[in-house]
Amino acid sequence: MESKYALTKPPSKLCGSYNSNGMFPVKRKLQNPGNTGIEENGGAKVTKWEWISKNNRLDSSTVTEDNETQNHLQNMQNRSPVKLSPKSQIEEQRQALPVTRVRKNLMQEVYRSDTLLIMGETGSGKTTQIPQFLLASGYGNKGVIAVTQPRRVAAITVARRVSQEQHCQLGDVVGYTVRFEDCTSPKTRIRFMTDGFLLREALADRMLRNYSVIMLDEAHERTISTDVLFGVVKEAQQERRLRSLTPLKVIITSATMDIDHFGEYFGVRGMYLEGRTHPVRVMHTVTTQPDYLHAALVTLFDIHRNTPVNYDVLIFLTGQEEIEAMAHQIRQIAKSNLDTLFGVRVFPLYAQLPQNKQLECFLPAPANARKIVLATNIAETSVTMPGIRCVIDAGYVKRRIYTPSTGLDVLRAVRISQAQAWQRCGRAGRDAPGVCYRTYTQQEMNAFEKMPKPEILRSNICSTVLQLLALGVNCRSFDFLDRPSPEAIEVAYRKLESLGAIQNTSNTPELTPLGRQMAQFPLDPQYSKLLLAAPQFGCMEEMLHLVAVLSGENVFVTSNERREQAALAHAKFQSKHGDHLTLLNVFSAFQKIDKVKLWCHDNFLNTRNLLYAREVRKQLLEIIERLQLQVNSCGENHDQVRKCLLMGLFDNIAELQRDHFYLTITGRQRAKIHPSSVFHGKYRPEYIIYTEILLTERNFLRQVTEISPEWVVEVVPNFVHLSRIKNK
Ligand SMILES: Nc1ncnc2c1ncn2[C@@H]1O[C@H](COP(=O)(O)OP(=O)(O)OP(=O)(O)O)[C@@H](O)[C@H]1O
Repeated sequence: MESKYALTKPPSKLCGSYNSNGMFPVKRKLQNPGNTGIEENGGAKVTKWEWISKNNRLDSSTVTEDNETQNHLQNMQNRSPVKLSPKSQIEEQRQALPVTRVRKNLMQEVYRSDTLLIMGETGSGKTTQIPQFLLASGYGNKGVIAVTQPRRVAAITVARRVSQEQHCQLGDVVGYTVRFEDCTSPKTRIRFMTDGFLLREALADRMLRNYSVIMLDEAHERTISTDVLFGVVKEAQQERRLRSLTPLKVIITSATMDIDHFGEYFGVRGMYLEGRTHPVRVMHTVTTQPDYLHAALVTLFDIHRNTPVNYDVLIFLTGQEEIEAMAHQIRQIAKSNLDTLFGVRVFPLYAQLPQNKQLECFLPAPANARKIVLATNIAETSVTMPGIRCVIDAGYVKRRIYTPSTGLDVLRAVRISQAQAWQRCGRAGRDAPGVCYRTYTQQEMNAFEKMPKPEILRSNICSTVLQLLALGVNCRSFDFLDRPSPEAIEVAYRKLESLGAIQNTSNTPELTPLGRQMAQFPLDPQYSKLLLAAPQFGCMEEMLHLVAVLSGENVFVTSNERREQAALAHAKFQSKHGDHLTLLNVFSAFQKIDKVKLWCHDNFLNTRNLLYAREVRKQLLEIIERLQLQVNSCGENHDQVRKCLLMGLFDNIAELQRDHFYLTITGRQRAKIHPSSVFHGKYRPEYIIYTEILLTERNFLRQVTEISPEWVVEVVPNFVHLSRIKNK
């Protein structure tokens, strides 16, 4: 495949050259239009489909008669199965990447300009190759080459791949750093990291002198951290120029960014890199699917029956519940569906999953089973999962949307953007030709928004405002690519003021000494406040334990088969005052154990997540010692811990109503206690404090603790909604 290098405007379409040439084969049920697709009795059956052409003509052609699709599938079958890469094979793959063919021109451009915007198709080699070109051209001698990713999984897996390509140990020349995990050494020259980590680095050094090049990858994702980094690196470049320091090269990359918008902001032209490694055929349904989960499932089993075992499948869904339910369904159907020659291995992939579990789907599947990955949008950008040839895109994503007027984050399943649809499609065709099945029509896709709305315009920006203030930047005047609304900025300032982090909000907001300390922690300001308040309640040891556990994933293991044993094991740790003290009991016990694996197994606890919490605790303790805070303990007097919780989470108080619902004091939301709570189905305290409110179809308060209303008066007398509690 030819690739060309050109300074050009972006293509009018978001992404161009997929091999679809106007024919969009679509799937229709072949028989029994009333069939639900899967029959449960007597072994599950999967409905057959026929291919029909774009004009929605219902002809009688079946899969075998659609020549184009058949040829494509034939080509796919003719390719040898994907193998693990030995040295020479990796080298061959690298040479074949579109970006490698324009290496010389690209490096000339890097040499000539301080800022580059590069748009290249998914899988063209931007993330893995450009950092290595920079290294080979000597940029690693003047500082470290930083590459940011919006997500941990991407940072870790890409670093692994690049270290393999460099034939070095991970953490040697190539390493990664994500929150609470650093796999680098003094030898590291290419450092993959989350955007959040680089932003924290800027707190220590606004000019980012440690780095010679900063590549902000997946710019189209527009996470808050990447958005703030755009302004931070721009300023660092100017400062370094003014002081005649080593220039900072900035490279912004994506397959689907709005290059005009970025070009205007950075004052440079964009570069479009054409060509992709393998073709991906794109298919839409002809008609709107009333149930995207059902459509995805039927498509999956159609693939399972009609393609060889090494065609692994990646399905994009919205969240943990949906993924776990579908994983269960797939396993059940596969078990009873014995007419296929091979089995399935299902791998869930979502943010709340422990990291080792997340990484399992990156391993090749066993020879006699098809790998099926069920993922949220965390697999949408940057990642390459070996073996994935088919992508099924259900077209939805769960998005956190913040309403400044209520101060609440709402998690909602919404349609993806067109850019996301193309990114999802790009997860196929990475090591062989692929197919992307979209369970929505072309017309539906045309109505999707082009780009996702930047996170900074739809999220709580409290943490960001604090970090910017710590950088000496007033949000009201910061050079944002897209400026958050004045209302959102004011809400964040007010919240920080109520936490005691800033003063003088109406004129020029200033960080208080407490706020300066809060900004040192890689935590939400509410949690930093808990740690900073702990010495006055004599409970720093306990709060450190608790914040460490709250920073990680769920530590409890539930078991469908051994539900009662698990509940019995967990009961040992239960506190009658609620979930926070229960978590504290678990972690305190864990800290005293040597043989952690066995102990966790016996107690139905997640070893990995507890070890992670231990690591987090260690790092938080380092910051606490640096700040010279007193590390005291309240022993068994856990009321002190509960009181201290109010110092950071005072906006998360809820009051029991007559109908057994709770009403949140600040946001006036009705909700129930989450089923995972120790209070669920038992005692209902009159007042509680919660970690999080989940606003979905049914509202839930997660991790709750009983509090006394008098404590609120005592601990946070300035709480603006105090009257709602006092008047009771
Ligand atoms: N972990 C991996 N295992 C096998 N091959 C890989 C791996 N990572 C990358 N590759 C190969 O390198 C190619 C380029 O990947 P890279 O991530 O650099 O592309 P990209 O242009 O950054 O894509 P995207 O825009 O999707 O992030 C892939 O298409 C794949 O062939």
